Amino acid sequence: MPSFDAIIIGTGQAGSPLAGRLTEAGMKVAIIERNLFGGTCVNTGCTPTKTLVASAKTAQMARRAADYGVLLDGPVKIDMKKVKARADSVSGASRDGIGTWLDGMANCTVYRGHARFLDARRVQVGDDVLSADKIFINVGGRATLPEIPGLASVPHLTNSTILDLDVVPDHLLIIGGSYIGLEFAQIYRRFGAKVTVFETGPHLIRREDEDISRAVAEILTAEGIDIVTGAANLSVSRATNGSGSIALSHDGPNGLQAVGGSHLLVATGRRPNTDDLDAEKAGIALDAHGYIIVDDALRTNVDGIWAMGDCNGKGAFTHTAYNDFEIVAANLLDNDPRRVSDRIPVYALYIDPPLGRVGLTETEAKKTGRNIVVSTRPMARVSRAIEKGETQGFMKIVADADSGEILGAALLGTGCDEVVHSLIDVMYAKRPYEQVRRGVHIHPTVSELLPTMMAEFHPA
Ligand SMILES: Cc1cc2nc3c(=O)[nH]c(=O)nc-3n(C[C@H](O)[C@H](O)[C@H](O)COP(=O)(O)OP(=O)(O)OC[C@H]3O[C@@H](n4cnc5c(N)ncnc54)[C@H](O)[C@@H]3O)c2cc1C
Ligand SMILES: NC(=O)c1ccc[n+]([C@@H]2O[C@H](COP(=O)([O-])OP(=O)(O)OC[C@H]3O[C@@H](n4cnc5c(N)ncnc54)[C@H](O)[C@@H]3O)[C@@H](O)[C@H]2O)c1
Repeated sequence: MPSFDAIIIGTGQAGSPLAGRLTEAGMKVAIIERNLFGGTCVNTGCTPTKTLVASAKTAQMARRAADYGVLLDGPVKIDMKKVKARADSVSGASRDGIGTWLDGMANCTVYRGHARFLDARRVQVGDDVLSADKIFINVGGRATLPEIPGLASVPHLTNSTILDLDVVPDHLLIIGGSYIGLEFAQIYRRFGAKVTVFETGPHLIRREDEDISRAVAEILTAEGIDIVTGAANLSVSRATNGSGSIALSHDGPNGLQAVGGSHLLVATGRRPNTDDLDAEKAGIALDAHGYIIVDDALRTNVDGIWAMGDCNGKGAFTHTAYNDFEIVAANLLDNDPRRVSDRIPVYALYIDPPLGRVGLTETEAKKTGRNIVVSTRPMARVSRAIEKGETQGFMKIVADADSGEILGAALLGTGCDEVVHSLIDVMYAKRPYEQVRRGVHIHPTVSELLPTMMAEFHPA
């Protein structure tokens, strides 16, 4: 039985860098991957989708070229095979880089196959049984399929299989109006598809404030995307006209409604890959949704076993998975007691223009009972946005009037996935907003309006 100092299950955003740190520290490591090196982000998540977002943005700017005095001959056409090849190539380069790194890593043995626990110190992969005193779980998650009548008998796509498309759908129906649904909605609309989004919640991206959700809906609607919120009792079937297309029915404000489409994307959330890990044989506790229960340093209830990334339910982003690696490495190797609770929630929604988010929403901030002030500014009043011809969206910052602490921000506008980092850094530095208000920012940038917004706080 091959014996190691550490076994890592999964080569996602935490597992591979941890293999690097552990082997550098002199440990003998086994890392196990059942599918593609790099996991979700590299193969079916961030990397391919943001590459598609770039193609879609290019198409949109080409359509708007005449607004900028740039004349192109004829209508914009999409070469979907080329679009796909570009996404595959960017994704493939990243995957190959990780594979080459791991395969060449001294003191690291790569096992390809599905890992299952035999007990708290032994893991089976294929015919091999590996043992170690330390086991790190980084198994990620996959798309959930909701209980929608007819779904099993109708062809449908997930965030993974939609990446295989090398044609533009005539009409893409999307179930779920959050990150995955909205990013793909705009991508495919910009490629020329008709797109309809169905969301059960009362508004899109339901974790956000309603004004942000409304502004996102306005941006998407202006591009011709149909959005149905409050869609209840969804069911799907093959259209009866023999076209091979899909009929989606739902209860709307005006009773039962049906919409026909050529393709269906299901984007209703993700679940952890813990159902086929035999975690119970090691005594590892899971919560009711299958997430591995961990403490603030990412230790499971079983001594010597940690869980990092999407599978622990503490984050659902590449940067949170990578931060999990940093926390585990810092505690194990650096005598540095980093904690998950040190982390401020940050993320972006990559529609165009993007939504950059940090900390609390306004609604959440109000619920804390603190003395809240808020400042908003439409992008139409940001010089750089006007110069770029990209004035959709608005920025909102929420702070504590008494302590001066910045509590959160939702910046929806051109470049805002980057702009939000000015605030993230100040929040990590635990400095009051006055610090930003006094800082001189570069003109003309979107960021230069942050000090102005700080000077315009008013009670929420
Ligand atoms: C469409 C989409 C777009 C996204 N866009 C963004 C974005 O823009 N920004 C962002 O921050 N996040 C984004 N995310 C989320 C991000 O991709 C994930 O949060 C991140 O990849 C999670 O990483 P992880 O390390 O937890 O697991 P993963 O990257 O999922 O890796 C887990 C690995 O474990 C392997 N594995 C699972 N079970 C076993 C087993 N039993 N044995 C062996 N191997 C196993 C899997 O094959 C996989 O390779 C996106 C996700 C999706 C789906
Ligand atoms: N930009 C990014 O960072 C990014 C991009 C894509 C995905 N992700 C990650 O992927 C995860 C999953 O994203 P997601 O958008 O699939 O899930 P989500 O959990 O964010 O949203 C799912 C949406 O589907 C809706 N829904 C659920 N069941 C439904 C039904 N039967 N009919 C209609 N609507 C229904 C929910 O109300 C919700 O709005 C996210 O948590 C995120 O961490 C991140």
